[in-house]
Amino acid sequence: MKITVVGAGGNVGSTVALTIAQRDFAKEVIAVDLEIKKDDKSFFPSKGRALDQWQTAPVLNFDTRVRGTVDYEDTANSDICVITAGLPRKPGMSRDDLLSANMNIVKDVTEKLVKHSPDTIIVVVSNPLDLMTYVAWKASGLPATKVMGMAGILDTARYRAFLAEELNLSPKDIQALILGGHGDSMVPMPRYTTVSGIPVTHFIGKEKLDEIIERTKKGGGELVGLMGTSAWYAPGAAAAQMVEAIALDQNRIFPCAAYLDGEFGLKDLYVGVPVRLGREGIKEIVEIDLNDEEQELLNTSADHVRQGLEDLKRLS
Ligand SMILES: NC(=O)c1ccc[n+]([C@@H]2O[C@H](COP(=O)([O-])OP(=O)(O)OC[C@H]3O[C@@H](n4cnc5c(N)ncnc54)[C@H](O)[C@@H]3O)[C@@H](O)[C@H]2O)c1
Ligand SMILES: O=C(O)C[C@H](O)C(=O)O
Repeated sequence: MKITVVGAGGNVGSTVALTIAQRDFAKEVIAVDLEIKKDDKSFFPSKGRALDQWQTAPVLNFDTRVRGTVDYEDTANSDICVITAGLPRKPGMSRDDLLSANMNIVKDVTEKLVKHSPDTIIVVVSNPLDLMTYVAWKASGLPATKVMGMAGILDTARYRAFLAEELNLSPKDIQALILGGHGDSMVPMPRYTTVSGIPVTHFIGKEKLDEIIERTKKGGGELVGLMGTSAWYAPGAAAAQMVEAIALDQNRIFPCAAYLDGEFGLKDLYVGVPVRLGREGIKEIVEIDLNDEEQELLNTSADHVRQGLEDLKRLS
């Protein structure tokens, strides 16, 4: 199993690479980034971070070989590619403000990846997530089942972590689902939130749950406010979990940005829905029942993504 991570000289990409290596299911991780020129000197962040990560192998106990490069030939025949290349947002920005800067980066990176790995599976992380996944799909020429975006696992993890803290319960026991685009209009689903199979509403009142839902929707922005740039530990871990599910054909069900062709009444866009992930990529979109209120919230979130697609087409 060969896995490539692009943007691996940066925060999210390097976390994805190290998390995959630590889980020890892949033969190698190829970490790609740009050569950075500064004051007549050249720096190679992907090579530096990969070397540093490989030197953790004897201590952290893994065999996965992490190699840094700036050359896409080294990525040839990758089974899975993760794209984290692009700008992160700064305080005061929305994810959509990254559209014009990141669309060309994601297109360019995707074309280079598929040139050397024509049958690969692509997991997109760059923001704005649902739009960048669409860009990667179009640029790749791959079937939509092989191009997907990471956001739902992260958003759900934030929701689960907030609930675990509030209820003084283990985060391991909290199962939950968030649908929709990766933005403030995402749709946390209390009806599909349980603690070891028990509906979460057994443990928490509506007012407190609504507070947690609101905090979750703005969870990325909370971290940008604290750090001046966006998060990387939980996003990196979430992307690595998708890679593991694909690599090991685990048939796990996760919320991921998937291309919809009529499912949930939505068409020709990428948006977060539950999918079954395995060796071929998205094996199934799990079309759960939504009540009228949930469907309306999903439609609003999808409308936001659709508006972004219009902007994308205008800028292309
Ligand atoms: N989907 C999510 O849930 C989620 C979560 C966190 C971050 N993100 C997004 O992930 C992206 C990366 O965030 P970060 O914090 O790691 O940023 P970062 O600045 O730390 O890293 C980005 C890296 O991309 C590299 N890069 C830029 N253009 C490139 C190109 N053409 N080819 C190869 N590498 C290139 C940069 O050199 C840099 O090292 C951002 O767009 C951010 O918004 C998404
Ligand atoms: O918030 C961001 O800009 C990064 C990412 O989408 C996140 O949710 O952490």
